[in-house]
Amino acid sequence: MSYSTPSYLEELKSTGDFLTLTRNNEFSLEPCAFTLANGTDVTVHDTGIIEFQPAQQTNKDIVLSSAVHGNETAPIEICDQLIKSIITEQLSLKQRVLFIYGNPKSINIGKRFVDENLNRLFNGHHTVEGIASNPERVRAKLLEDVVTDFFARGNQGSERFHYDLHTAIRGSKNEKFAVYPFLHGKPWKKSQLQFLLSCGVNTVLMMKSAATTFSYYSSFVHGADSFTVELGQVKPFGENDMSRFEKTKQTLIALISQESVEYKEFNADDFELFSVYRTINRTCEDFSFPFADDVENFTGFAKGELMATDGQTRYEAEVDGEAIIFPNADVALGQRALLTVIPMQVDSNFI
Ligand SMILES: O=C(O)CCC(=O)N[C@@H](CCC(=O)O)C(=O)O
Ligand SMILES: [Zn+2]
Repeated sequence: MSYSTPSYLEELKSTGDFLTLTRNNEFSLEPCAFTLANGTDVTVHDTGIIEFQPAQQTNKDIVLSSAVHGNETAPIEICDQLIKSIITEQLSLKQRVLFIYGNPKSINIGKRFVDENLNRLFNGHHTVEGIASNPERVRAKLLEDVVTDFFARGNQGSERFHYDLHTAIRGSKNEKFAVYPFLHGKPWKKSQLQFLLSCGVNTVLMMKSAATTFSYYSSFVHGADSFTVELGQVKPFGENDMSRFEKTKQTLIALISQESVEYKEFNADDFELFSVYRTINRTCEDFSFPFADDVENFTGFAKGELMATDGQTRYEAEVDGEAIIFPNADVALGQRALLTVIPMQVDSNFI
């Protein structure tokens, strides 16, 4: 495709600052394409969406998304650093990469979302008869289309990856953890756990049902090895201790800049794995938790202990050690207010 030359092009080439360009253009940006001196093709598809295609043959198609929730700034800063070093040619790519800042306006207002949680709109849920559209619904559809197009243009036989980078609202006993989307009975991959461990993520939650999240979408629709990766606790820009993300950043750099990467040999003892025990949705206005806002993810409850109250319904722990993940009483009615998990072991469903 041929594009005209937008006014932002020279500055983008010299600074690599695609984040500021995105933040200055919350809803759309004129597309453009250019080639770096090292031969990498750069395509700006729209605001917050930039693709890099190295000149040489590649074997991996990698999507790195952040800012699906706009206030989760550490992943945005990691991607900002990677994009800048690619455009300014301090980092040379060996693999195709698509970077996505999910929700630019929500970055600017420093909120999880503007009208609606973007991460509940994927897998077609952006377009539902009788429900009015809004910018997040439009964005979810655009992101699906861009990811579809990106994977479709990959080399035959290329591996597909999508790491959707987040930070959690609460602190977590296990600071970094990943959500492995439901695979509909397909086996979980030890190689992906090895990659996550290299990122500093030793804790993984195995989902047991379909979802409307970005990571489930690329896993289910595109067969990508895809994860929601929680890298720490939400903080405003400037307050992240970036040293806590160094392992993640270096592992991502290796993934995109090397033909292949060797990870530490798989050892089940390196990981803490959890299986989702149940999902509790908010159905009533008077939804509450009996615990304080500073009670952390992965806190376990004793059997019979109250975990949540939804109107007249009391949710008590059904097994000893049932642990809370993502408790949020402020979600819209009908949405997930709490996940609970129980420990699981590496078994025959891992390859
Ligand atoms: O800390 C929280 O309550 C939410 C953190 C967050 O945004 N988590 C994702 C998880 C997505 C998934 O289940 O794969 C979300 O809630 O969208
Ligand atoms: Zn998030």
